[in-house]
Amino acid sequence: MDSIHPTEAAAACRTCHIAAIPYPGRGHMNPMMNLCRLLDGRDNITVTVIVTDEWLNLLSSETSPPNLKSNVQLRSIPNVLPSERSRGDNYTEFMNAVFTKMSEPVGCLLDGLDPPADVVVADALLLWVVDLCKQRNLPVVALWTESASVLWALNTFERLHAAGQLPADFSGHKALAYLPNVSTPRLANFQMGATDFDILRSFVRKYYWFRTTAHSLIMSSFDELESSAMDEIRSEFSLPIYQVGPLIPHMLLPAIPSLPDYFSWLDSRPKSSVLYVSLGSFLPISASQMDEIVAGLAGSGIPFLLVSRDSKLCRPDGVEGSAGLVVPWCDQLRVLRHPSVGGFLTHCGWNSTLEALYAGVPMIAFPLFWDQEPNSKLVVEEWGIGRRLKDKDENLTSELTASKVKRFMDLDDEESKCMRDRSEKMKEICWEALNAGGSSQNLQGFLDQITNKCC
Ligand SMILES: O=c1ccn([C@@H]2O[C@H](COP(=O)(O)OP(=O)(O)O[C@H]3O[C@H](CO)[C@@H](O)[C@H](O)[C@H]3O)[C@@H](O)[C@H]2O)c(=O)[nH]1
Repeated sequence: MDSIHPTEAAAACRTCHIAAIPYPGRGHMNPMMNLCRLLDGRDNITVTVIVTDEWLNLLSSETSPPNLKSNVQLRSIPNVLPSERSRGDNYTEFMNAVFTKMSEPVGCLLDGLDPPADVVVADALLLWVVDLCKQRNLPVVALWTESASVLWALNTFERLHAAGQLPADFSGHKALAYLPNVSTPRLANFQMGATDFDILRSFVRKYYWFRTTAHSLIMSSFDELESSAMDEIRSEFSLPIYQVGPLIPHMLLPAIPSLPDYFSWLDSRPKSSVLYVSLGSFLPISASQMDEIVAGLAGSGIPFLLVSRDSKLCRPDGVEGSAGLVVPWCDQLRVLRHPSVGGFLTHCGWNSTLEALYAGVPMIAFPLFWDQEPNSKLVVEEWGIGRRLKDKDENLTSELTASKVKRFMDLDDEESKCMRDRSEKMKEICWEALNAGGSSQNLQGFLDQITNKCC
């Protein structure tokens, strides 16, 4: 048989067109956009990101805009979903809309792409992408935006379910207390009420389309962070897996012409003195919980920068009687990297967790939902770079918040010092993953596989 010389093979390759379909929620949109930024400017690749009209506006109006060069473009479908700003008010309604209303307009948009897509990269939650791609004979790559530990926990969950061994209520179930070889995340940590649980249980089982149907799996974590969970996943999943993380917007950090005002406020504070507070983009906490947190922050005397959409709190002179400033939204990674930020009170969404790791900032964990509880266990118990705002049996009060925050931000406290040293070490591990030769270079393996399809 005639052999083909590698340069001839390369010459025979044409540009490969990727269609990217993110799940339309902030914690999923951001990693997909960061993946696209990593693909931007590469030879022989174009990317079309398909979002709703609302997301097109949101992405275009941000402090750090999409910042894409010519080979990544954004295209939109009509707003067929409840707004991003209110999706946390009724997330089952929102998810149902995502599962039933997006497929058709996305399909129409895909059909009209010129040149047509060669491959689809879709969020792992978007089950309907399977049929969409099957009908068009397109390979689909899944993007997993939660931790590897959570993926492994869910896999165990699924296996037990298939064997008929999953109890209806496993919260106190001994056999489910620990996952083999993955020390901290436990199945019982997926917190939710009974009704939510039923809906989500059937939904989670559908996560697994990608194990049998996807061409490959991209993950937003990185090898060194969760190596035992990754070993388990690799030994059981037969599709190619590329950990390309931390999939956070570090590439945007140098590129901003003028900074918003809250950076001048941060500039005027001493090193590591400010607590940054953000409980994510998705689920609102109750007004009474927010009141306790804000009163506690004010009572602690610690300067804080709080993200809240509550217009009562967003006053130019800050929170009355406190050293705090409230903003409706901020450039989070840039804030975390600011030298005066010394701590992060967070709900432990996976993106926020990765961003805090990258910035070397220790965390006060206040998980609200789903993977945030297992993520908080990684932060507090596995990596030792955080504390809990409250233990399970404690009530959230302003006094508790004030005392936890004060001790956490005390730079002379011995325990606090150790936590800060460990955060610095985790930061180094994170930065090494991003350096040449680090595990985030797994992206090249993915690109080689994808571009091969176009040769
Ligand atoms: O003022 C702000 C507040 C947030 N962010 C960004 O918004 C993202 C928030 O993502 P994440 O921390 O993961 O929180 P959620 O939006 O709550 O993420 C959802 O999606 C995540 C990934 O699947 C899950 O881990 C979470 O539990 C789920 O709630 C991060 O990139 C933040 O940098 C900002 O840029 N500015």
